Amino acid sequence: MRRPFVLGLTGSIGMGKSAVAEMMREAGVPVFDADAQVHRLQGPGGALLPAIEAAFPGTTGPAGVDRGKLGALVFGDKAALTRLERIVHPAVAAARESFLIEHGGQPLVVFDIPLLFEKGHAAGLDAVAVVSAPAAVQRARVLARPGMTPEKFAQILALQVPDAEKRARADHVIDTGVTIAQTRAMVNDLVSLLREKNPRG
Ligand SMILES: CC(C)(COP(=O)(O)OP(=O)(O)OC[C@H]1O[C@@H](n2cnc3c(N)ncnc32)[C@H](O)[C@@H]1O)[C@@H](O)C(=O)NCCC(=O)NCCS
Ligand SMILES: Nc1ncnc2c1ncn2[C@@H]1O[C@H](COP(=O)(O)OP(=O)(O)OP(=O)(O)O)[C@@H](O)[C@H]1O
Repeated sequence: MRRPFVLGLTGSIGMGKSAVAEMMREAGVPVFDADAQVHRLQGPGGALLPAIEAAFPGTTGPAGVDRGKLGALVFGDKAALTRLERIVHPAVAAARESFLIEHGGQPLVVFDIPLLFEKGHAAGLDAVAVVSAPAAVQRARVLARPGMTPEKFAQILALQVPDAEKRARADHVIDTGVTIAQTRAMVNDLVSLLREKNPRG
C-alpha cells in the first residue's frame, strides 16, 4: 500500500513550532498533533483514564486527568514518569498509525511531536524538521507569556535537548527568527520539495 512521506516537526519552547504547524496545515498538509492527542486521551471520558487512575489513584475525575496533580507526581520522579509514559506512549503511537491510514492517499503528512528528540520518537519518520530561532528571540517570546519567569524558563530549557543539537540532527531547519512571510515561504518551499521528492507519492 502507498504510504505518505512522514515529516517529524519539532522545536524547543517558544521557537514557533505551533505557528509553523499551522502554516503546514494552510499549505494543505495533514498535521498530527501529538500534544493535542495526549490531551484528548486524558480529557473527559478519555480512553486512558482507567489505566491512569489504576496507576496513580486520585488523579482522574469527570473532567479527565488533573494535570497539575499528575504532573506533581511524575515530574521529578523518573520511575513514576516512566510508568505514565508506558500508558500514554503506546496509545499515541496507535493514534499516529490510524492517522497515517486515514491520510494514506496523501504524498506528505506531518507529525508534530514536541519531545521528538527527547523521547526518541524518530522511528517511522522519513525526515525531521526543526523549528528554530536565535536564543534571544526565543527568550523574549517565552518571557512575554503570562506567568512565565526566568527561573521556570531555565527549568524547562534544562529538560530539553539544546537547540544547537536539534539543528545538527535535523534534516531541515525552519527559521522563525525572521518575518512571518519569510518563514511561510520556507515552509511552502519545504512542502513542495517533499511532495515532489516523495518516492512513494
Ligand atoms: C504529566 C502531565 C499530565 C502534565 O501535564 P501538564 O499540562 O501539566 O504539562 P505539559 O504536558 O504541558 O508538560 C509540561 C512540560 O513538561 C514536559 N514534559 C511533558 N511530558 C514529559 C515527559 N514524558 N518527559 C519529559 N518532559 C515532559 C513538556 O515538554 C513541557 O515542557 C503530562 O505532561 C503527561 O501526561 N506527560 C506524559 C505523556 C507524555 O510523554 N507526553 C508528551 C507527548 S507524547
Ligand atoms: N517568522 C516567524 N515564524 C513563526 N512565528 C513567528 C515568527 N515571527 C514571530 N512569530 C511569533 O512567535 C510566536 C511563536 O510562538 P509559538 O507559541 O508558536 O511557539 P512554540 O514553539 O509553538 O511554543 P511551544 O513549543 O512552547 O508551545 C508566535 O506568536 C508567532 O506569531
